[in-house]
Amino acid sequence: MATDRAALLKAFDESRTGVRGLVESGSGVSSVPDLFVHPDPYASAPLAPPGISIPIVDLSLPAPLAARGGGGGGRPQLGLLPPQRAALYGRDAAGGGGVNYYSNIDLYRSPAASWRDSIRVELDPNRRPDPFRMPHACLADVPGWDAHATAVARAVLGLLSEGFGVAPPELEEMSCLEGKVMFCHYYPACPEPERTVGIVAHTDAGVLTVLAQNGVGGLQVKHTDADGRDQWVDVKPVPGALVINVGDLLQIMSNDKYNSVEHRVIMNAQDKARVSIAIFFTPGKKGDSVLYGPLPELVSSGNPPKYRNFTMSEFLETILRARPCEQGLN
Ligand SMILES: O=C(O)CCC(=O)C(=O)O
Ligand SMILES: [Fe+2]
Repeated sequence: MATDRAALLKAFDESRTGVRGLVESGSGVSSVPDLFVHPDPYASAPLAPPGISIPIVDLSLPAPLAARGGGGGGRPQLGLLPPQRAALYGRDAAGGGGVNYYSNIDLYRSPAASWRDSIRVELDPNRRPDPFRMPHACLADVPGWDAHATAVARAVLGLLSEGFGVAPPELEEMSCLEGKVMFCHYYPACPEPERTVGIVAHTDAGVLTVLAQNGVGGLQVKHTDADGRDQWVDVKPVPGALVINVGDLLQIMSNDKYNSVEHRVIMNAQDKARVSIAIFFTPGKKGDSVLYGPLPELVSSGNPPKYRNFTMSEFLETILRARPCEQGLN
């Protein structure tokens, strides 16, 4: 049985066309193939009652998102043809010239695959993607989107720093916005949405995530109510709004003043694909002499550090060992 699964995974991976390829193949799929079936995917916690929603903050940045970039409303599209997807297919970030397309980063490690394909684009200024591998549709839009998402991340990180009493430039001076990677996720319409998930529950590992989603919905965050009960809250798509996630590193740096939020993407019965574009911000300084941990200003004898200091290599190693999916790491 296990060998069957391994062989099926390999065949799926070697088709190099992802879940989208399954859905768009001549005969399509009328059920979720076994590889993608999650046992009882929605059992972990109930949905929040209506009325509980995610706060929306108007940052009044100088220009709205839709005014940025070129075609496609300023957002990169995943409108790649199967041969283009196959040519970019592969999980080896180092060998991919900074642009990779694949289905499920953790395909061979997770107990069940998720209903999602992704394209990963390196945005680190020192490791720009190979323009010849960059999908044509992304070439024009990515720089504008990167600049805009970074401006939003800078504004939010500044406000969060003020919130815990640290001068706004400090985290940026620590290079917190310099390690950048973009993931565009494509969640095809699903014939049996209750049997699989788009992305399993996780927290983002880095400092901050800035995410744009199309109108399909499915993103949920876990909220613990005053009585300690967990509930999943829908992050409903709001035109022009971006979703900001606090990541594990910011939780650590804030000594738990901010929590990295657990989230997931569920499938729904709509016949439209969900598309999301996330930029993950992590520290750019990764050398072994650079330590990260709770900011010294935030710890005292009354509030001792909840984490020890560590290098980025230590952090990445721990995360890679412990996680089902390594979202947002570069
Ligand atoms: O597609 C989404 O809305 C969520 C994606 C996500 O959580 C991630 O890439 O870490
Ligand atoms: Fe995430």
